[in-house]
Amino acid sequence: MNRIDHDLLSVQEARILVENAREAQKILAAFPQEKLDQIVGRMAEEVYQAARELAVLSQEETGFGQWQDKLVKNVFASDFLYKKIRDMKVVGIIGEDKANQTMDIGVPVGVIVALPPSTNPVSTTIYKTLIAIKSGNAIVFSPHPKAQKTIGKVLDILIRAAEEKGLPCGAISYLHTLAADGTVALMNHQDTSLILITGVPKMVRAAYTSGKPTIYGGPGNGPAFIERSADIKKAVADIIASRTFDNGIVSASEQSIVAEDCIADEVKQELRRKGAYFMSAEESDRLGKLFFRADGSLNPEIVGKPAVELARRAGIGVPADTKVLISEQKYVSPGNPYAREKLCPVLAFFVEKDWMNACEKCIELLINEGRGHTLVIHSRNEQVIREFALKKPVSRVLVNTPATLGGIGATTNLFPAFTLGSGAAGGGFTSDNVSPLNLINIRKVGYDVRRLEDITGGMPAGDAAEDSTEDLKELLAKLLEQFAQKI
Ligand SMILES: CC(=O)SCCNC(=O)CCNC(=O)[C@H](O)C(C)(C)COP(=O)(O)OP(=O)(O)OC[C@H]1O[C@@H](n2cnc3c(N)ncnc32)[C@H](O)[C@@H]1OP(=O)(O)O
Repeated sequence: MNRIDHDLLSVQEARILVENAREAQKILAAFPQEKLDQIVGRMAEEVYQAARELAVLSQEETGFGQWQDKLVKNVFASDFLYKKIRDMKVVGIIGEDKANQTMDIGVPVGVIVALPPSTNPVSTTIYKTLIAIKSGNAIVFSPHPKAQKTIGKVLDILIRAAEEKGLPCGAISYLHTLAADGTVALMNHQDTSLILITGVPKMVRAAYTSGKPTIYGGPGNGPAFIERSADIKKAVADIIASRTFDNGIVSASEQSIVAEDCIADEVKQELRRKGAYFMSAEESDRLGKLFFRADGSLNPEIVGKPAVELARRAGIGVPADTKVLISEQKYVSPGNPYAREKLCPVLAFFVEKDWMNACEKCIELLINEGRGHTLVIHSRNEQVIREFALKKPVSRVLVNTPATLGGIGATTNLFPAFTLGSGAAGGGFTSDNVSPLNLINIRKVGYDVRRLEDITGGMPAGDAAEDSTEDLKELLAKLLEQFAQKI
């Protein structure tokens, strides 16, 4: 098949998928929460069973990350997520305030178009499907081309499990003839209600151009601030565990460390002890050249690769047990590769005089990239933590925790999510860890509780308006008379 025929077929398939999804969603919209929950529970169980196999397949197909960490993410996106959402009321009457006589009704948005990234193809696909069905929506996926086989396999498992429990056919589906034109056709279709996109920077523009509400999990660039009162050993252990998790491909992960001057040497010593390699300026330059392509986009060749492999590619000799590569930096600028998100186990290291200067450095980093995403502070001073949290342009401030795991809600009580909103600061409309509640509209019901007189303080509003018009007419007539007498 030639390219044009392939693209046309993709567009045709997209139209059929959305039409089928629309019909299926009409049936789904009438399902009570309990029935949706049974379907979600069944899906979670089935993918949980396949979590290991899918983790291995994902690493093999994409070459990103480590299957062992992907297994953790897959368990988190299935078993852990299901347990977290199973008691949530999302559709039907979800809230009632008897005293104020109002009621909230959760209404599914309709048909969701979802794009998972190549970096987290399994966990993001499971997560998006579970939250979409939990909230009574149909969902049509456009798999990432670099993870097409893996995403197809995950979805086949989910679809089979869900349909066994009564999910209408077409409520979960995916584009088999994959092309950009087909993906755009999914987004532009009149029956598509919302686009849920994670990663895939090149498709974000198409999503916004479609004019559909778009929830986007975009780039992070979160610094980790180590304040003088921090438990340095724990802070360093957290940062290393986080930065090496799945070889650094989760967007919430730390991209830099900002340490206060008075503890900087101790932090460096601990980092070295835990397997960090501090590069020389010349080595930093060499590695820095590998991070981005000529158009400024991230080079997929370095994404999700272990530190030793990155060092080898840059011709840097490092001990075999090196876990992260660190570059000491002073300034933040768009041209500095160490001041941007890299999705691999590399960190910039900044030293600042005090916590206020560190605060400024963190803001500079976030304005450079990752505005609205995530940042982490290691401190035992509650006052500093609170002041720090008040001033940062982020949607998540994580405290004394590994950012990768804290941001997605594994080591914190944030909602377990693989789409992390960056809010208005990041050009999106939600700052949430996206949950089923982001995939519904809330119909507000209000009963009659007061009369207009209760607001106007007993003044008869209608008559008063007429009276004042009469008064005005009378006043005007008098003024005109006076004016006529003068001339
Ligand atoms: C919780 C989380 O951590 S999730 C967020 C994870 N973070 C990210 O994914 C970071 C952002 N991602 C990236 O920067 C890139 O995707 C990388 C660096 C990881 C990989 O880069 P690449 O391999 O070049 O893949 P990229 O995602 O840009 O897509 C490659 C091509 O596939 C296309 N493509 C991607 N998804 C689709 C789709 N669903 N349908 C059709 N085409 C698609 C892209 O448009 C691009 O097209 P092009 O080659 O014509 O330019």
